[in-house]
Amino acid sequence: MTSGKLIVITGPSGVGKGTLVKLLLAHHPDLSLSVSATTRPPREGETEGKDYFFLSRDQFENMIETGELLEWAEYAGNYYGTPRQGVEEKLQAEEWVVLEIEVVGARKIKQSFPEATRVFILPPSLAVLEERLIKRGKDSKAAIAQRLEHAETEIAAAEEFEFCVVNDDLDRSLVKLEKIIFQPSQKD
Ligand SMILES: Nc1ncnc2c1ncn2[C@@H]1O[C@H](COP(=O)(O)OP(=O)(O)OP(=O)(O)O)[C@@H](O)[C@H]1O
Ligand SMILES: Nc1nc2c(ncn2[C@@H]2O[C@H](COP(=O)(O)O)[C@@H](O)[C@H]2O)c(=O)[nH]1
Repeated sequence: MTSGKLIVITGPSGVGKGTLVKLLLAHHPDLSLSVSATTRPPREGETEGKDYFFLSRDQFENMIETGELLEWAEYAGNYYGTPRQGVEEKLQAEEWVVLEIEVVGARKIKQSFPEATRVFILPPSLAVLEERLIKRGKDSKAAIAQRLEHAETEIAAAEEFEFCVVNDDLDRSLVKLEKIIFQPSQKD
């Protein structure tokens, strides 16, 4: 890797962003994942500093005010944001940094990093998206309904992004993502 690069993976909740990013990092350990901050309470099994930095609303709002976030958004009643320092340090050290974030934040990144590679992950259908959220078993019925409602607006914005991948078959989606990141000039 010769220079720092910012890679943004976005798309609706439950589409498989986290699953794809995990696989991507396992195949390419040189890539570095930014750990986000959130005011959402930890889910069972989530670890502070690994999955998220879990903050109070006051702590998060303080980070907004002091400019410590590269981007942030309010999603389903909670704040989510990318701590600026870690990402900037990694880019300066010529690392390739992956952000896994929702659509409003991904849109904001374009303003500060116009050269970022932004990939929108699409579900094969809304019915499949719902099935994935239910099967994941991490969110209440009400939270799933809220995320699905949000998904319709998010999916309508997919065309704003430089690249789109429909996450149907996981292995095929990973190959497409790898092509976008490592061979962006080659068309398939
Ligand atoms: N291609 C796929 N085919 C079938 N199931 C998938 C596929 N990709 C992901 N999944 C499953 O869908 C569920 C949601 O995936 P994941 O948690 O990665 O979504 P996400 O987009 O990261 O969600 P969030 O934005 O809420 O973090 C998981 O149970 C995962 O195993
Ligand atoms: N704008 C940002 N969105 C983020 C960030 N970190 C995660 N997310 C996205 O939030 C939703 C909900 O996440 P969940 O963990 O509660 O399921 C999802 O789309 C994430 O990708 C961030 O730093 N900024």
